[in-house]
Amino acid sequence: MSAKIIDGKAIAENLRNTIAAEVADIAARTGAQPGLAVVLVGNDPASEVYVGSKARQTVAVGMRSFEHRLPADVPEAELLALVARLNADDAVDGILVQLPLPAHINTDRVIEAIDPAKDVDGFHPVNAGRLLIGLPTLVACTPLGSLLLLQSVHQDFSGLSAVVVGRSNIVGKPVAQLLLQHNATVTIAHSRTRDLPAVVRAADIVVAAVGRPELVRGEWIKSGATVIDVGINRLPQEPGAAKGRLVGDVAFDEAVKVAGAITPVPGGVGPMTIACLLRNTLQAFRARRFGE
Ligand SMILES: Nc1nc(=O)c2c([nH]1)NC[C@@H]1CN(c3ccc(C(=O)N[C@@H](CCC(=O)O)C(=O)O)cc3)C=[N+]21
Repeated sequence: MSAKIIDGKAIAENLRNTIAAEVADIAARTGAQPGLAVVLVGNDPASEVYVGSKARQTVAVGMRSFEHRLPADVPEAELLALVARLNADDAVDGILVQLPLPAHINTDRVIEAIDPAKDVDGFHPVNAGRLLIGLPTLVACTPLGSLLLLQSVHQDFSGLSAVVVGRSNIVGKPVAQLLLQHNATVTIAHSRTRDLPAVVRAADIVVAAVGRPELVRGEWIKSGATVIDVGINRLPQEPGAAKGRLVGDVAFDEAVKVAGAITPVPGGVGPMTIACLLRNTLQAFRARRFGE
């Protein structure tokens, strides 16, 4: 048996179409338009690509896109001043500061400077805390996208055990909170976990978010389990190839033979991350402008 492939690209497109219809409806009724500001510091080529597709998709759903590019050596105070201006700008509903930031900038300080009501990344401590407590909030995009993909397979997670491999603030921890909120029995595994294969083998739901290419092997997967692969790792270039191959944190060719359902890389969680960014921008816009 081969697993069902969870088509993140198609599910993301559906979500974007729903968002576009709602944005058009609001524009027709009120004349208002959501706006998303993306801040990119430096010119890392991968970041340039992500920021470019974010801007394109923002405009495609009918929102305004504001791009701010700052040099890699910009003083932290200047970045904080830009964030303050975006906080005060009524046309801006969402603010995303692309990570990672250069080493001379204190990332926590920048995230904490963003108005939590505009924090469409869901990284601000207020929003992370609200998620923990179960209050309505802006939820980080990759965890939210992972949840929506899981919900395309499982109505409810009651009685299911979930293992999250990875404990980052941007994916592992928030995705574990979302799973818990939806009644899964959740284990968070990480680099210090003893016998990781055995821990993963016990899980009905596996979320791999460690950033280690193909760490999770097919043999680790329980037969019929649902596997969400958050990793996007570029392998070293093969001779003659233009680019290295993109692989996830799961050995897909092995896992697809054992799992019940699995996300591919690319075309899985990645497209959902951007769609959820637009969803969060619409949510922030509604809350700010209509108190919804
Ligand atoms: N403040 C902040 N928020 C982020 O959400 C954020 C960030 N910083 N820094 C960088 C990471 C990375 N990220 C991705 C978004 C979409 C794809 C995506 O759409 N990937 C496609 C294409 C992959 C490719 O071909 O390169 C796929 O997986 O199918 C990937 C990665 C958001 N990030």
